Amino acid sequence: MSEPGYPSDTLKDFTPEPAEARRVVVLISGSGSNLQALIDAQAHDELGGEIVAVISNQADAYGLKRARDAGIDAVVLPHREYDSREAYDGALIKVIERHEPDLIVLAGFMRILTPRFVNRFLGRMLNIHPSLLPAYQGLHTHARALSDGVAEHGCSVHFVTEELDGGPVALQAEVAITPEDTEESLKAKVQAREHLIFPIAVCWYLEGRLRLEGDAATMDGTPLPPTGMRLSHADAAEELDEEIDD
Ligand SMILES: Nc1nc2c(c(=O)[nH]1)N[C@@H](CN(C=O)c1ccc(C(=O)N[C@@H](CCC(=O)O)C(=O)O)cc1)CN2
Ligand SMILES: NCC(=O)N[C@@H]1O[C@H](COP(=O)([O-])[O-])[C@@H](O)[C@H]1O
Repeated sequence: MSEPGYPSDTLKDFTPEPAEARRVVVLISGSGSNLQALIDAQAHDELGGEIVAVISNQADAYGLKRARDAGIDAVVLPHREYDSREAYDGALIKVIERHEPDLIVLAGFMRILTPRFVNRFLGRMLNIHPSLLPAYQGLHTHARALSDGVAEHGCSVHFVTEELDGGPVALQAEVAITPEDTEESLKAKVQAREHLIFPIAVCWYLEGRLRLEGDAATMDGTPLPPTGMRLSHADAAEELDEEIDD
């Protein structure tokens, strides 16, 4: 074999720097079961990055305990202490940027974000929404689906844009509604699916596979349909196993 173009001992002691872990900041307002799913995925090396901070607008959010128990910086930024939505979002931007995130994740964060905030992080902010978007944007999605008597419901991971729950959808999972379902039972079924698809979507983003390109979500460079990819329960379980095997 011909001699290399460098003194052969150049790389003798070369130790590549470990790739910087991609950094995730998670915003919450409540229980944090989706945050816990992300923490658990990280613990199994299935997240593709590190949750470096959790920020809540509610001081009594149980998700703050989940963060602290996992050794993650947990910050309370109460929106009621600010005179306007714009002032709050300005303070929130500063707290977030101190952690230098690659991705901001809204995991049950119950504040409508201003255009200034959204555009500061456009393309690197994902939300989990408890419906099959574009159906049931906004709040009280389970009660509305039950009231309408629809047979199918579910959850969506989408990029956050100025339009409330209107951003390009990356990933969805469906659940069947039965006549016996209550708001509580339906919420439990939907959240079980949320806990599967949210870590997968976050991991795909951090791996650089899922992106926002213009007005479309793309996967490996291919634009996704308006309702994103639909992941069955079996697919999601297999994907997680594959994440373990990778
Ligand atoms: N500009 C955007 N902001 C937010 C988005 C978004 O897509 N664009 N997603 C939401 C998450 N969300 C549903 O998934 C949501 C959260 C909160 C509300 C809402 O009406 N909030 C009220 C307060 C409600 C409360 O405190 O219980 C408000 O902010 O006045 C609707 C949808 C996150 N933000
Ligand atoms: N419109 C926003 C919204 O309703 N988000 C929903 O809040 C719940 C938070 O649960 P968690 O705190 O246990 O993750 C989740 O089910 C999420 O889809």
